[in-house]
Amino acid sequence: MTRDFSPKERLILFDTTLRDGAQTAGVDFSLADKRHIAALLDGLGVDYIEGGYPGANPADTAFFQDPPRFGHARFAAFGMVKRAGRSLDNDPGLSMLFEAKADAITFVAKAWDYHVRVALGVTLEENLASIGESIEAAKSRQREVILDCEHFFDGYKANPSYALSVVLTALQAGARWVVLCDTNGGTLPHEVERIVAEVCARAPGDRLGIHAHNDTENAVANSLAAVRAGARQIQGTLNGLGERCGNANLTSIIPTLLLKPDFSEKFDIGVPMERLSSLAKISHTLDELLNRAPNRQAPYVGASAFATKAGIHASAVMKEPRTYEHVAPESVGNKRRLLVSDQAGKSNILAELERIGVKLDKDDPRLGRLLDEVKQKEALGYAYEGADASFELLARRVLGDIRDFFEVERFRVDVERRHNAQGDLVTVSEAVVKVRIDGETSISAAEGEGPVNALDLALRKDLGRYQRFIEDLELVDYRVRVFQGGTDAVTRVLVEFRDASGETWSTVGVSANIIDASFQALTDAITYKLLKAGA
Ligand SMILES: CC(=O)SCCNC(=O)CCNC(=O)[C@H](O)C(C)(C)COP(=O)(O)OP(=O)(O)OC[C@H]1O[C@@H](n2cnc3c(N)ncnc32)[C@H](O)[C@@H]1OP(=O)(O)O
Ligand SMILES: CC(=O)C(=O)O
Repeated sequence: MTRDFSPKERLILFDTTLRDGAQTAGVDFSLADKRHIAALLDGLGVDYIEGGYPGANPADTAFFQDPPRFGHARFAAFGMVKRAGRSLDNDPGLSMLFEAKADAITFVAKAWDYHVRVALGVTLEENLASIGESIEAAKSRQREVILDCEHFFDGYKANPSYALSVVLTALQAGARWVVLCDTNGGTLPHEVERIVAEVCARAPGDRLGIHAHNDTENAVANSLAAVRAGARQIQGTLNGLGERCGNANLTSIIPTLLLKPDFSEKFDIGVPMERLSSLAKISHTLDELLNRAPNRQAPYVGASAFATKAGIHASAVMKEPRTYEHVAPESVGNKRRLLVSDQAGKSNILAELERIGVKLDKDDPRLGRLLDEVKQKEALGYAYEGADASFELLARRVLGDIRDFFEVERFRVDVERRHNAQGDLVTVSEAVVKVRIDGETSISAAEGEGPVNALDLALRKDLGRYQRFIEDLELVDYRVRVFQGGTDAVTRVLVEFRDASGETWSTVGVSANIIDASFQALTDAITYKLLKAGA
């Protein structure tokens, strides 16, 4: 076998999370968010960070008045080229860009003749003149220039010579990079590869970039196709944020470039291998800042990216993880999970038991009993893959490894709508719980925001000698799912608790009655805490 020892080429990563990502429906970055995310990106090692659009809104303008200091990245400001029919000095948008404290200016310009006529209403020549003049003006102000050719691929398909003339005009005017944008996101990988190769025959690939939108879910594939064809800059965003269906997801592209030999043997990128393990954390931090639930199925960084549910898969993963993992989860800061569910086999159960410190042989008859119990409960609606603590309690009960700390003899929950002392109409929930501990009974009552809250408060009010172990319990999540529909609907309740140590655990309850399902989940959560505390 021959090995290629030629030096690697440098591939440039341009992040537009703070600009195109800000065009995501439901996303609204504050100035503090922008500073936080920019610091994460710089720490990761991307080459350019596009901070926003100065003049578009106060946060973006302020960001460029007091720019962040980066260790590695260059800071780019985005805006339109000069409007046709105006002088350079009489274009407020351009003035804002020139005033912005940025290393680079990313101009956006139309590369599709149809757009020039319809959206701008100017001639093709006027558009080229605006592009050339704007770039020269920015260069004369010592700015590096990037030209984003909006609609390049649609434009190239409709009128290749005009689309190319936009690219060549920009290069001649001194743009460092000309970025071919699939603005409407409808171009497919084989088209991108062909068109970029054709452009590379007329312009140097190390001055060409790709900016792909994800409307056919091909933005990552299109970016890689463009690199294969010769482009040497990739634009993208963290978690694939961006207009409509988003942009090329750098959270997927970066590990692909570092871990897949077809790319890693040919290219160097600014992200060092040792920082790759911070990727999952960065992705989740962004979600946290935006108050968005992380995408569990996100490649590389999602909670399910290395989660194995099927028994056949789990059995092989336990023998050798590579059997079902295309890369090691730790390389991107993620972790392997073998889930317990109705798709599980003994291997899944063994792995989960090992996680909680219980060692069993695969031929131990209790293992088969536990698997049967899991499958029967799941058939009733229980879901253990999201309820680690309930699984542990079930397992320990089947293994005869746990005692009942308390017994709830009965509970009652009332919901009453009535006028309060001020005459306002209010809905009041009250719960009463009778608990037996070591032969002694106690009765507790509590009012709550709703019936489940009242039940939770009453249940945790007086657990006798166990009370001190549950003082630091905090309910952090409560989720209800109703399934089967109709009058025989079954309710599944999942609750998540946390204690002062920061540990969280989840439990599940299932019943036709939502209060009963909640009660099961709550009692499991308290029992788990007592078990954990060694009560
Ligand atoms: C493909 C992309 O993602 S491009 C990025 C788009 N991002 C944004 O638009 C976010 C920030 N935008 C904004 O805050 C505002 O749109 C502003 C401040 C830029 C402009 O606001 P307004 O002056 O009110 O204009 P409006 O948004 O209604 O329309 C855009 C104008 O820019 C013109 N324009 C669009 N692209 C270009 C271009 N490349 N070169 C010159 N002019 C352009 C349009 O023709 C239109 O002008 P018109 O109404 O006279 O025809
Ligand atoms: C520039 C840009 O965001 C686009 O063309 O999609």
